[in-house]
Amino acid sequence: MEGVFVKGKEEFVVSVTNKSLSYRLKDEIETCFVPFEDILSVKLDEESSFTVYFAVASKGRKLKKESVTFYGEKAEKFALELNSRINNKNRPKKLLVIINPNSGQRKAEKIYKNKVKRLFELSGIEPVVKVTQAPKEAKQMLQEYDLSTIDGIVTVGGDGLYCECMTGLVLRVQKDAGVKYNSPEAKVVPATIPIGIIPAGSGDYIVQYLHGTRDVTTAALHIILGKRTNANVVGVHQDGELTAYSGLLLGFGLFGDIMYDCEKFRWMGPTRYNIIPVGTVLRRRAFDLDVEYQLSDTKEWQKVDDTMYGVDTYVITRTPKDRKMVPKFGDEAINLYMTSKCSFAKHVKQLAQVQDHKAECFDHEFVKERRVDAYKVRLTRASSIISDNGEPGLEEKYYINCDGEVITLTHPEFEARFHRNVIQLFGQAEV
Ligand SMILES: Nc1ncnc2c1ncn2[C@@H]1O[C@H](COP(=O)(O)OP(=O)(O)OP(=O)(O)O)[C@@H](O)[C@H]1O
Repeated sequence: MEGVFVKGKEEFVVSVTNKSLSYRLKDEIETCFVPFEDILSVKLDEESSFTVYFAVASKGRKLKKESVTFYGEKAEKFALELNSRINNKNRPKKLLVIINPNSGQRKAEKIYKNKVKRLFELSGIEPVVKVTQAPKEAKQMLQEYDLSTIDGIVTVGGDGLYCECMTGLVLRVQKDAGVKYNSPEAKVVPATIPIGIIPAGSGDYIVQYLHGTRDVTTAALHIILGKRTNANVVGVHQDGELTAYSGLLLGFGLFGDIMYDCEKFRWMGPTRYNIIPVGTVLRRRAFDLDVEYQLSDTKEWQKVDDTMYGVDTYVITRTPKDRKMVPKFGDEAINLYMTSKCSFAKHVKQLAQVQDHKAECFDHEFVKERRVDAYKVRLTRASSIISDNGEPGLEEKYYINCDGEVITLTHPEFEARFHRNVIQLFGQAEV
């Protein structure tokens, strides 16, 4: 399909080909291409003209919105044709947008209204917006929500809100499928409804891992364009019950203590993450542990019995590339890191390398690295108690950092199970 249109004051030859819209000045050969997969929408304007809105690559891995308007008799025909071509089945039409007004700098509602809403409207997306009033409300909502009415869930907040919604969705899918999800052996059924993240939190790590930027417009455009990346989850179980699902980081010991201490200083805002961990590291605790893990290649269970500062897993795996640790979505297993007793100086050096994503951050004689499908951690010296309200607990407190949330152990043993490609995220991670 080809036609001559006016853009600005010049005549252009405009073509709709197999995969793109292309246009060139009438007497020239240099051609601009707009692939259908990048087109957000095509609007027919009043005076025989049509405007194509599309996403283009900008600085770094950012995306931005651009538009081009053509005037000509065949405007309606072209607009109709282009609209039929961009009707991609992966693109969401109806989205449940969940906003945490207390995320990060408390600007989530503003960010959605000022930067996302119009882009969604322009692209013909019908959002149903829910602003949460309290923690766990989103998770609860997803247990009852009619999921058949939406093509995706969008979280406007930080990693914590994403993980709460991810947990809610995974749980709901298991309930609907009749999976006995409390059992660590349960085969978790993947969710088919994708999740998109609009960054408005304090860390926003998942978004940055996914899109390479924390830019809100980029995140919104990825959601609209509908491409997907598979992501893994890890289930945490205690005493035959599911405690949580994790989608980012699971850190028992030091990372748990750091998060526990940081939570006490929530009023400080995101700065707390720069200050509080210093004190926690100075008071680092060592734990007597039995760690059993199932190797992902042989499926054989092995055991380590040692005094450790931490047992950690990055659910979004990190792999070395160009001397840095880079995130890898949908990896085939998880890496388990067990940090044994070591000098304070060596430990601090290693933690700084982890913080700076240095490729060598786990290459230390006191860090054991294993590629696993599952692991069990048992505190050999912890004593169980029954609290005043009859709930099980431990005399001393032990914490897991589960995606930035604190889990207080209620039993002296927990088990983590890897579940591959259970979640789809809107966006396209670098491979
Ligand atoms: N209305 C609310 N008020 C208070 N807390 C909420 C509310 N809605 C959700 N939450 C909880 O707040 C926690 C943190 O939220 P979120 O991740 O959005 O922000 P953040 O902690 O500032 O960002 P990040 O996780 O990136 O550091 C989540 O666990 C979420 O469950």
